[in-house]
Amino acid sequence: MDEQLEPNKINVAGHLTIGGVDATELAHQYGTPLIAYDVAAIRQQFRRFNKVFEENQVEYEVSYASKAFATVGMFQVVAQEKGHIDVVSGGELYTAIKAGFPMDKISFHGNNKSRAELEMAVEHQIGVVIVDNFHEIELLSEILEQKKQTMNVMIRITPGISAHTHKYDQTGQEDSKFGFDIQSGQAEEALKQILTNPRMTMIGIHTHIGSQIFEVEGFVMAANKLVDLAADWHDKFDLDTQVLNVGGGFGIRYTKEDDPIAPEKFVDAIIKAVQKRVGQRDLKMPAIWIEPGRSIVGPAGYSLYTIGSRKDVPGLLPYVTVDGGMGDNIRPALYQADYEAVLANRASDKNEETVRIAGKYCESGDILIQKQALPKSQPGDTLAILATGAYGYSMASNYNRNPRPAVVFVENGQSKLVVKRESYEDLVRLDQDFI
Ligand SMILES: Cc1ncc(COP(=O)(O)O)c(C=O)c1O
Ligand SMILES: N[C@@H](CCCC[NH3+])C(=O)O
Repeated sequence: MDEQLEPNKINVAGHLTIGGVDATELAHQYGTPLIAYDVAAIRQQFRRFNKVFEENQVEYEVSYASKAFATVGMFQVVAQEKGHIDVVSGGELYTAIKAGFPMDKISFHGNNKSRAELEMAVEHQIGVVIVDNFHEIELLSEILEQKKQTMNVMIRITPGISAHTHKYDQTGQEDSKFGFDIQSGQAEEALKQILTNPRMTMIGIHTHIGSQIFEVEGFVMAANKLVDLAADWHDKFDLDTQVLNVGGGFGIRYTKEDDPIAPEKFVDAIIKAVQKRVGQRDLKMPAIWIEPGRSIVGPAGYSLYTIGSRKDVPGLLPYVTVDGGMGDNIRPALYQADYEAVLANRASDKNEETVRIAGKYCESGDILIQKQALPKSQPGDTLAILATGAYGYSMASNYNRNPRPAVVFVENGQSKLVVKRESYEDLVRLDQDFI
């Protein structure tokens, strides 16, 4: 049994349960590979974030970074939780439109938004465009003029804080493809262009320092930087910045090695930092927005697979192969990301061996887990990889012409298919004859 599993997630049959449903039943009913979400766990994360803001009596938005997992059903859950979403493409925006998501609660990110994407944002009157570069300001300005419309904008700045690999480095001028640099005066030039455009309303400043972060320091530095910039712009331009958006990146637990701090602690530290700095700089307290993606959906997701072939290599760890792999979870191959798994049909049995969990794709690098202790498995057993809810399905591909898996939402003992499994017919739907 895996220590990460709470005892109440294993039923009397010794099977893993997800949202109150036996994982082996889900595998049987919907087939594998299958991505199953415990919806209560998604809701709980929203509520944990919200609670900290409420307790501190701060105006806020929890803007779900939908790149982590963007589907109609997911956006409907976010709407129920009164969340905001951040989209980074016309496709994510289209999904939100199809979900009936409130358009005024959408931010549009991206370092190369196309004219068509910006037109879509303007036509649907989304909440805010987070502008990233001068080309975008020009495009947006033309579109607003043509359509005789207005748009709220935030300016994304490059924070100059490197939060990767748990190291905080104040570089002053980070080399990043995103956002406006402060030191060279780009951010201020962007602000001037926006302030002089009668069709744009400047509402805030955004920054994002990275992803899967385990310490609060980077966020505190970023928050201070945003307040200082807002204060400078208040002095120079008499501008009251309504929103400081500190982005996402709150780390989660993938394996026992990970020891993330609670989402509440991140948010509390951010709020306290902003409050303190705002007091020092004599500003009006702005609203604080965060953009969590991974921490909202990551822990809630489980990838269910059926075990097939096995290869024993003398002196090395055996390969136990499942019916999915890098097509439904590219993260191990792409980032050497680590995961943990359990045998869903024998979740309380003792581990008997250590194996490698291999995928079925035609790549040696398609190993989902390099080292996993498990009971001795048989073909037909159900394997569950834990915490796969973020950047799994959203980064899925049809490599080797494998159909992408189905996705189910499970809550209160009920499951609902929210994304159908792709069929072979779907795979050739866009293909055209050549002869
Ligand atoms: C601008 C922005 N906001 C939010 C996020 C979400 O990050 P995470 O999923 O790590 O919370 C990202 C991705 O790193 C991002 O680029
Ligand atoms: N896709 C990445 C995170 C990217 C964050 C996007 N800015 C991951 O799986 O960890």
